[in-house]
Amino acid sequence: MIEARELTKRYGGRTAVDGLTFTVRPGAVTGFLGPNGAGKSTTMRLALGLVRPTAGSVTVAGRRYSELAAPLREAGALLDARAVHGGHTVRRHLLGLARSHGIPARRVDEVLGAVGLESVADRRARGLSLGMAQRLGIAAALIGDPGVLILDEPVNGLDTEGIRWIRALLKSLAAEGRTVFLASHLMSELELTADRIIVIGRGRLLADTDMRTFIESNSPHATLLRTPAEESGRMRALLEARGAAVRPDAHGRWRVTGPTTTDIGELAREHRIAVHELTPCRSSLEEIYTALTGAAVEYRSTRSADANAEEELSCMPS
Ligand SMILES: Nc1ncnc2c1ncn2[C@@H]1O[C@H](COP(=O)(O)OP(=O)(O)OP(=O)(O)O)[C@@H](O)[C@H]1O
Repeated sequence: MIEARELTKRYGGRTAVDGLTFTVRPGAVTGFLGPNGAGKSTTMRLALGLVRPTAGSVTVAGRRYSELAAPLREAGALLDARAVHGGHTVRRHLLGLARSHGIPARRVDEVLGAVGLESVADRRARGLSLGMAQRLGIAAALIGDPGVLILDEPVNGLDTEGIRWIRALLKSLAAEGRTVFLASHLMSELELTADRIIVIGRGRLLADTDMRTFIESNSPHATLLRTPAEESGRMRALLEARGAAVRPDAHGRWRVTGPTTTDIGELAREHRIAVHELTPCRSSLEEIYTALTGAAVEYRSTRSADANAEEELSCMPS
C-alpha cells in the first residue's frame, strides 16, 4: 500500500506536487498518468524518500520510506534504467544490491530468470540495450521480493515481446497481492495492464478510479448502426421520432446518441429492418485522458496536440 496525504513538493517558486491525496492498493496494477512535468516522477521520488515533502506525507507499507527496516524487501523501484554502474556486469550489480541489503545471493539467479537475463548475466551494464537495461532495472526492483513496486516508465525501449512480457509480469505480481504503481505514457498499454488509474495534472489529482469505470463513465452513450442502404432513411426517421440524435459517420453507418443499444436493436426488429452492425461505443483511454488533461498540459506546442480534445470522442467496440 502507498498512501499520500496532502502531499506537496515545491522547488523554489515552482509547485511540482500540489496537495495530492491518494491510496495505491495491493492486489492491483495502478497506472499513474499525467502530461510531461505533471509531477509523476516527483511523487514517486517522494514515496521512495529520495526527496522530502514540503508539506503532507507519503507512506509505503504504512511507514515513511526512511523508516522502513528493510526497504528493498518492502518496496522495489525502477526510476531510471540507465542509473547503473556501466562497468559492472549484470550479475555483479544485482549481487551488490543483494549483499548490501542482507538478501541471499541465490535470489540473484531467481530474478535473472524472472526477467529473462540469464544469458547476459556476465555482460557489462554499459553494453546492454535499453530494453535489457529495463529488464535489469526490474530485476533490481524485484530482488528483495517486495510487496510494493514503484515503476517509472518500465516499458521504455521494450519491443513488442518485451511489452507483452512486462504486462503479464505486472499482472501476476498484482495477482500475488502486491501493490504495483506504474507510470507510463503508453496509453494503449496502460489500458491493457492497469486495473486502477490515478491521473494528475500540474501536480494536482484529476482522477483516481478503476480503469473500467474511468472509461465507461467518460465514454459517449452512443451506438454505431448499419442497416441495408434502402432501409437507412426509414430507420433514421424511426430513431429521430423517439428523440435520438442520428448522424452519419465516415463509414456509412449511423451514429446514434440517446437510446440504448438494446433499444435500437428492438426498434429495428419491431419494424422488420435488418441490422448489419450494432456497436456500442466506448472511447479509448488516450482520448479520455487527452480531453481530461487538456487544461493541465504544461508544455504545449503552438499547434497543440489536444486541439482535437473538444471534438467528439470516437467509438471503439466495447
Ligand atoms: N530537482 C528539481 N528542481 C527543480 N524543479 C524540479 C525538480 N524536479 C522536478 N522539477 C519540476 O517539477 C515539475 C514536475 O516534474 P516531474 O519530473 O515530477 O514531472 P513528470 O510528471 O514526471 O514529467 P515527465 O512525464 O516529463 O517525466 C516540473 O515542472 C519539473 O520541472
